[in-house]
Amino acid sequence: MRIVHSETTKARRARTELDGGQLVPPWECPERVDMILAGLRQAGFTEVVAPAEHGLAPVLAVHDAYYVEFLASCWDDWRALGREGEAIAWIWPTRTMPGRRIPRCVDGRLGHYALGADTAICAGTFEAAMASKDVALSALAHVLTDGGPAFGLCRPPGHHAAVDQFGGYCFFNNAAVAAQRALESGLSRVAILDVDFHHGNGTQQIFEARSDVLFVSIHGDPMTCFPYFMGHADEVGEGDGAGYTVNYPLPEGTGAEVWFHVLEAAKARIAEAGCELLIVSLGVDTFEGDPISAFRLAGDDFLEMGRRLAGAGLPTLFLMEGGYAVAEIGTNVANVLTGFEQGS
Ligand SMILES: NCCCNCCCCCS
Ligand SMILES: [Zn+2]
Repeated sequence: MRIVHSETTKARRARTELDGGQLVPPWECPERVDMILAGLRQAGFTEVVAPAEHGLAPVLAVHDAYYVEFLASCWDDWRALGREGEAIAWIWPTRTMPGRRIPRCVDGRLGHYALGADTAICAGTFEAAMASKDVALSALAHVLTDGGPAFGLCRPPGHHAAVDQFGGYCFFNNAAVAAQRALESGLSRVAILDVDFHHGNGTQQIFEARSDVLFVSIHGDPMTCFPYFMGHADEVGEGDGAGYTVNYPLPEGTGAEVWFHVLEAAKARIAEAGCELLIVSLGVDTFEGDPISAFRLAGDDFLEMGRRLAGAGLPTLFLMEGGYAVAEIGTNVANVLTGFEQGS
């Protein structure tokens, strides 16, 4: 199992997140990276390599150029207004507005590009997001050249980032950037299996009209769970992509037995689609102790998750997404990778 990590993923050190009507320390904190590295080391994954720099082209193959430029300039624009706090959206083009133009003011541009108010932009955000997608692309390169499995310790995560939208702690969609690069390298179809507790709305949006990426997600029912407005079972893809989006929304409180039963259905869908690569959006916020999620997987269930994912029998790239029980995140991630090796 090749492990790819960059210390620059910790460059984003946001101080605030709007949560429950208060500004609190962000759940998606840089300490997650250190805890995952410690857990991996403890489990025997001691060979950790740094990524190569892959530049902006792979990002622009997935994301809108104006959006990327917004992410690069937002913090400086915000600070130029003399603002002391971090850049947080507070107004959006709502359902009752045409919203056809992108405002020039940074507040209007934040509202145009932000999914929600949970993700502040601060110094180091763009730099960390660039490092995170480099981690994903270098881990992918290992899988494509060596066939062996790889884990990209991506941070910030990516699966909530759409073509021109950030949020849910995500800025560049690392899994989408990797899938696009894999297709450009000659593969004909890639599966992205999102096992994070939260629906990968960004990944779905990016590929919903395409049949060369099969997007499959198992997640908390959006009727009661973030991102709330996407991730229903009747979202199946559009046009050429019809049938290549598969959502399995599950009720809060779902435990291992049901979750694994659904995983087998997801694997069957992937098998019948003739995919040549499996990218796993690995969020471990399905953990029973996760502070902002509502499934009930135990630590050992992540071993079983890894074993079952190996059973898909595909070249596999794991990319880090969510997981906010910081004390246990390292063990939970290491368990998935250990289980995968056991099942291979
Ligand atoms: N009350 C917690 C705020 C949740 N904010 C969105 C959750 C994003 C999860 C990313 S995997
Ligand atoms: Zn999540």
